[in-house]
Amino acid sequence: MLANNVIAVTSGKGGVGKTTVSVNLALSLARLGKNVALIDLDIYGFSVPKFFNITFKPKTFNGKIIPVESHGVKIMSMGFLLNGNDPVVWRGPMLGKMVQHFTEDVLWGELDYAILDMPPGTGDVALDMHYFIPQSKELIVTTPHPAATFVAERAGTMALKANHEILGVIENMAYFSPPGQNEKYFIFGKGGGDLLADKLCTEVISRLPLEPPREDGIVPMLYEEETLLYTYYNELAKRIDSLMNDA
Ligand SMILES: Nc1ncnc2c1ncn2[C@@H]1O[C@H](COP(=O)(O)OP(=O)(O)OP(=O)(O)O)[C@@H](O)[C@H]1O
Repeated sequence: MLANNVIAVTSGKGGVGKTTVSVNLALSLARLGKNVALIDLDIYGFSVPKFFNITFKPKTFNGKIIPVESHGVKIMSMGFLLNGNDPVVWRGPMLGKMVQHFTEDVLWGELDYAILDMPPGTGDVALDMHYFIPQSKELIVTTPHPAATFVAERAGTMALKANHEILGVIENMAYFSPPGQNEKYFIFGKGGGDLLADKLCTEVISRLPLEPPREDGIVPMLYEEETLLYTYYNELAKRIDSLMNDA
């Protein structure tokens, strides 16, 4: 079971960096010494197993699933349930009740945080999440582009209507600074994150610059120690930790 420490990372549009944020935030919280779960609820577009290079299936115990542990994070993903025989317990029609199974039928143990990588938009998984995990808090990810913030506003409004607290907005790909320079280039426009935060009565808690992750790294798409975003994610994890403890 998941307790009071669930953070749903959501967005309106796909491709704005929701999974990248979920994965790197989970790892940064783990670096703070927290017990962290990362739950990939992106049923059609799951990518967390690929991010972590996990190619095997989780084991089961007494009909429950033991999450896969990687880099100090306990992981569960739709990707583990497909293209294979195990675990049998979640096959077929049960996939429709995925959110409930992911929360109730996985041996999570003691957790400080559970990060949910939500699918884009306001579909069934978002509705189920609101129903089964009413205590979850939300982080809204957007780029500064008006098209992204316009759609993200709907995801945020849905959260508010379901009485979920919004922890804040993360403006991803906020700007580009050439290596070694302070100059900022606002490739996707400027001010979208602030506008969205105003509309949702919250604030922008992080502006993450454009910095391509190393796709050829041991764990693709993770920001490693030498990158600028590694520092930004460490700061974000501290901010989230204090926001969650103040709440
Ligand atoms: N700050 C950033 N700078 C550069 N590239 C980034 C940044 N954040 C994410 N990306 C890249 O953008 C692409 C999309 O990111 P990601 O898969 O996390 O988006 P998403 O919102 O989860 O998409 P989807 O909803 O389709 O799953 C990836 O290739 C990722 O490496």
